[in-house]
Amino acid sequence: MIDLFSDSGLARLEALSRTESLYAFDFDGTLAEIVRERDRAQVTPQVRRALHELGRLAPTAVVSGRALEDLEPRIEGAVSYLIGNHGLEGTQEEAEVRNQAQAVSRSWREQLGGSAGAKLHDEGITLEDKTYSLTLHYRGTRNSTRAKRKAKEALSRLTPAPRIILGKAVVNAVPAGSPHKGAAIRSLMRRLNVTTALYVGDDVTDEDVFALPDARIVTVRIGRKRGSRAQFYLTDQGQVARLLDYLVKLLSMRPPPHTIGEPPGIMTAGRPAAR
Ligand SMILES: O=P(O)(O)OC[C@H]1O[C@H](O[C@H]2O[C@H](CO)[C@@H](O)[C@H](O)[C@H]2O)[C@H](O)[C@@H](O)[C@@H]1O
Repeated sequence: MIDLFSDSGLARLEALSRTESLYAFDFDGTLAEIVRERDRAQVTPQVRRALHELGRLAPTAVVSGRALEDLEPRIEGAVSYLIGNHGLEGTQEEAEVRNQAQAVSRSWREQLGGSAGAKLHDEGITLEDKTYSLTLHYRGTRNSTRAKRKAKEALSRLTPAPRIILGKAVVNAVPAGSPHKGAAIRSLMRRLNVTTALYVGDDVTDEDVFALPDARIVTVRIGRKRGSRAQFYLTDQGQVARLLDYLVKLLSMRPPPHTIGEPPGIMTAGRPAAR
């Protein structure tokens, strides 16, 4: 992985800015700092402002594991495109796919009631019902290793068998075969008719984008991690505000739309200072 604020990283962003590109960001751990109580996750005023500015300059999306109805009020209209439930909501997928996911999720919810639910509760594990998928949270439990194991065991007993995606103090159950974040990004790129994309994320669910065999997408992980398929990294979540500001400056320097895509030699300006 390469530091995004290195010369080669900045050159990549600059090249991106000369194309018709989508700018997409994960929410928790990327736009918003990870917090113990999920309802309290929010973007800072600086991030909201920069995101809004970016959204005026280029197609911009937030792609989250959260349900759309939970995500929307946290973004406050700063971007035009929102994708929720790990790629299941907000795309132009067939309604049938979502209806099936909803039915499967409802059945899982029932299976996690009764004694199974009581056991999870005793472990301090909480259930987030996202209509089309479920998430078990174990942040703040007394013994997180044990709680994680119990959460995984509970989800692996569900029928039909879910796709289990681990995350930051969470274990997610997503209907097997449903569209993931990678599929959602590609679908949005087709819909917007863009040739390239930037995607920034921090967690296991974002690896579905990082691992795409698609050279058009520049992938960035929050935090350098061995084994991640992302090409670039930012050292921590605090760097996201800096990245957004940088992108706004870069895109503001672009020549008028009719010259986008022409050779870089005709561009009027170079690269803004990355501070
Ligand atoms: O794809 P994302 O936008 O990153 O969503 C991933 C999950 O985010 C939320 O959980 C995470 O954030 C919480 C608040 O900071 C934190 O308490 C939790 O431990 C994290 O895993 C959300 O609640 C999940 O539904 C998302 O799947």
